[in-house]
Amino acid sequence: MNRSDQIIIAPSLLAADFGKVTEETQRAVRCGADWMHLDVMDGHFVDNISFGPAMVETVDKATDVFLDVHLMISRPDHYLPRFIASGADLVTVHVEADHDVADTLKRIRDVGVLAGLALNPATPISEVEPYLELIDLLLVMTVVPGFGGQSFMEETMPKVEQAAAWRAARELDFHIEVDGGINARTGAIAAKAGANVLVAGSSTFCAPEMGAAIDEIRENAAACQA
Ligand SMILES: O=C(CO)[C@H](O)[C@H](O)COP(=O)(O)O
Repeated sequence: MNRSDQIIIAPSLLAADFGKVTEETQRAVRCGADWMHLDVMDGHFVDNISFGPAMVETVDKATDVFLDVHLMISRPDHYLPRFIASGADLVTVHVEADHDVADTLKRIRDVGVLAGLALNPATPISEVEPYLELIDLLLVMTVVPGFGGQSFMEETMPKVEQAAAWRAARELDFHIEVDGGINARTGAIAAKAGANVLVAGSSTFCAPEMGAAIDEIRENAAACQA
């Protein structure tokens, strides 16, 4: 079985009630979340500030769920040890950030944590090609990062298709994740293009029935999987 065979739903904490993070994490897990997606923003790499390692530690203590930590920060190499110590199972860094990308990815894997690489909508997919053998996950941003509740950019789907084609041609095994504006409709579009990890904030935490929302995203995506 390849990593890409399984649809993984990762509710984004950004859309949760920050006043009760432990309860919100437990609710997501009860409702069927496979992973929790934690968006770290530094107010410099993106135009918003979210939270740091202390929040990751709080979420880690809430359940045993896999923690997918997305660093939207300018110097991921500098802060890496603190996020690893806080309980991250997977750390994703941006190819556009100010660091030695290959070195950062190797440092993540060296401590037994999965390594992810993200690219923004404006960044060509060719920018990540040199690093495909160093990653466990490729995150194709489907909105300009910084805020939840934005609309899915379908024009990013050729990047998902190209990444899936490279993966097959080179017999690599990394997840392809999409993040931004994912719901039952857009998740299916992304799965058809080749994505298997679907980050969903507003469409899960803000749904009237979180469990039903997660089930619908998963079922639609599985039915359309490439
Ligand atoms: O990382 C993001 C913003 O920077 C994502 O858009 C967020 O995690 C998902 O939110 P939503 O599902 O509400 O679009």
